Amino acid sequence: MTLDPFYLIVDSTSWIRRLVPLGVKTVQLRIKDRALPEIRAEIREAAAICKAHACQLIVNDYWQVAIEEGCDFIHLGQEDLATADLGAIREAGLKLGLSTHDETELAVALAAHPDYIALGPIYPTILKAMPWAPQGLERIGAWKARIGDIPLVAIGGLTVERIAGVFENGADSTAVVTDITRNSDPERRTREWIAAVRTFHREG
Ligand SMILES: Cc1ncc(COP(=O)(O)OP(=O)(O)O)c(N)n1
Ligand SMILES: Cc1nc(C(=O)O)sc1CCOP(=O)(O)O
Ligand SMILES: [Mg+2]
Repeated sequence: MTLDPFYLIVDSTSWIRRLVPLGVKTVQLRIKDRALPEIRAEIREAAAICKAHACQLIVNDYWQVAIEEGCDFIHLGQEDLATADLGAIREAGLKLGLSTHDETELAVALAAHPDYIALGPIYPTILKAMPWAPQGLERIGAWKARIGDIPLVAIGGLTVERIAGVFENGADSTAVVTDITRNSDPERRTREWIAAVRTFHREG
């Protein structure tokens, strides 16, 4: 499985149970502040659901659990990367996505030979406090020129209405949290995302 141009991020497996059957093909499980046994159980169930629906599961942060549970894709931020065992991750055959927010982080990410690079926040995000100003659309083109064939994921404040500009500036995939999870009708919004992304990636 590969990275889909629509990249959903959720904070629990219950979201995966609800939304993946609608046709989501790439989903990140981004759990924060839960006990490890609970996180393991969530990852295990998420992996089973994703397998049944031919959806690529990407596990955020918990790379050891991802290895132990037989997952095949993780996402790490720069702080995660600093303490992760890249050798063990590669040895286990996991693909790796990395966050970047500035030139220094991009250099660090490129040195790790990731399977995709994420750039954010493109727009202001309400999900978490971030020290970086919004990157804006032009930065997407600059990042794509630097990373070449490595897929570029845009993240931060994305909505259905904003994805045209994001793809037109060179992103390969668009990651989203709150435009879906805080929508009054997350199922309907997920279908709108899938339809909208298809207009830019008709093969998808
Ligand atoms: C696709 C994608 N891009 C960026 C992030 C952020 O990762 P990180 O900086 O490690 O922050 P947390 O998500 O762990 O709070 C991401 N998760 N996914
Ligand atoms: C988790 C995360 N990481 C970001 C980064 O820039 O690295 S922006 C972000 C939040 C994305 O959520 P929403 O789609 O609700 O803005
Ligand atoms: Mg992280």
